[in-house]
Amino acid sequence: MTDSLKCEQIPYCALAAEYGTPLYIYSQQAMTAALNQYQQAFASLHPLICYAVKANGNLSILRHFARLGCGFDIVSGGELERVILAGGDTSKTIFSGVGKSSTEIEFALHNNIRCFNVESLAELARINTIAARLGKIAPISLRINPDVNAHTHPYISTGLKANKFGIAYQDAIAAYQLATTLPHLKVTGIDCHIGSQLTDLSPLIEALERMLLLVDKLAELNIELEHIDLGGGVGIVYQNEDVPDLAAYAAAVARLLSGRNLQLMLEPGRSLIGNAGGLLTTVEYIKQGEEKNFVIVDTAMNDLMRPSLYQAYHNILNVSTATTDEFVADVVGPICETGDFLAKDRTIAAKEGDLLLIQSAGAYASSMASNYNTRCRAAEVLVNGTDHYLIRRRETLSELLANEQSCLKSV
Ligand SMILES: Cc1ncc(COP(=O)(O)O)c(C=O)c1O
Ligand SMILES: N[C@@H](CCCC[NH3+])C(=O)O
Repeated sequence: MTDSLKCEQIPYCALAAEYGTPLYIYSQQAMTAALNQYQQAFASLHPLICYAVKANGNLSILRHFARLGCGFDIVSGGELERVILAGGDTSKTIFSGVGKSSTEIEFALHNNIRCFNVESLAELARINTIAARLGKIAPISLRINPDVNAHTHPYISTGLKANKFGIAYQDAIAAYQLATTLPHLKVTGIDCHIGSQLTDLSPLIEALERMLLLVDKLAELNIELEHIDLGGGVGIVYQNEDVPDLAAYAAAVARLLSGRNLQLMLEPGRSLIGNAGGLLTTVEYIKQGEEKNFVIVDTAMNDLMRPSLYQAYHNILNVSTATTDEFVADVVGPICETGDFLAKDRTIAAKEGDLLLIQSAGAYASSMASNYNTRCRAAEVLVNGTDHYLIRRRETLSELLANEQSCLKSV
């Protein structure tokens, strides 16, 4: 649902008055409910749900998911640091990504993560060497590229052979055979991730079937795996998408895994937090251009990049009480790029000073934000019933500039 935030009675005006805008607002209850849906749908399989930190790595959000029993899917040493600071369990943390640096691998080994999702033979060799130096055995899973079309935006499709991710399907068996010869590795699993914002179940099932063919071939070679990781979660509703039913997904997975001794792992991000968050913004100006109307707001592509980057649709609600007649406009930010838009040709009622809520901005919004145009990062608030908590202060200009200012002397 795009309107998960409505499950809380959110005092938008009061929050805007207290913290200013732009402001990310998250519903704790909506996050819990989204996780419950996974836990209930997959209950019979007792999965390890590893929240994908990249979707939204705010420490308080990570702490909430950690308290609910989640593990974490990380893609950098920075994300591992977040998990640790939030009190997450590193033994439930898996490390994905094609470009893990030696420093990151060492950091992860020191912190005894659950496993590395290894994406190349070169990475296998590097992890083995570092583990040897540290006197450790690194648990590893191989991320296999199943060459399945996830039917999503090309920038977030990851399971095609043209994509940089994973070990090529036809090289998988040889890669496992090699891994078992490396003395500082312990092969524990197999994983794949075919893309994000998936609105169709069939590619997910096809990818699982292809993974299981490999599991069977490996068993014939006496390479027994402990777990299978199916990657990210299902897509969410931004507009009117027909998103997969989790119960149907779980039933198909249960059928395919039945009789096998494989622990299931899942790495959902968007579906746990996307609809639980919104971005509150104030209308600065209404402008009538020669061809178009513009609603100019105080948020921009630096706070929510998805419309500019993927032409993504986000619903926009006017949450101010007195509004005007509707008109058609582009909702744009102050950034000096024509690509800086939050919505195109949207029918909207808005006037200067109104508060607009850009919905479904819990995932890949704050976590992809930048300081472009020297804009300070927005504050974030977590709402729980009648309580709310500031979980990130609005960045100040002096914080934004401090690093470079401290280097000025050296020029
Ligand atoms: C390896 C990996 N795992 C998990 C995710 C999370 O995906 P989603 O947010 O669609 O659940 C991603 C993002 O696409 C990813 O690249
Ligand atoms: N940033 C993307 C999702 C990336 C998924 C990461 N593999 C989005 O907003 O839709």
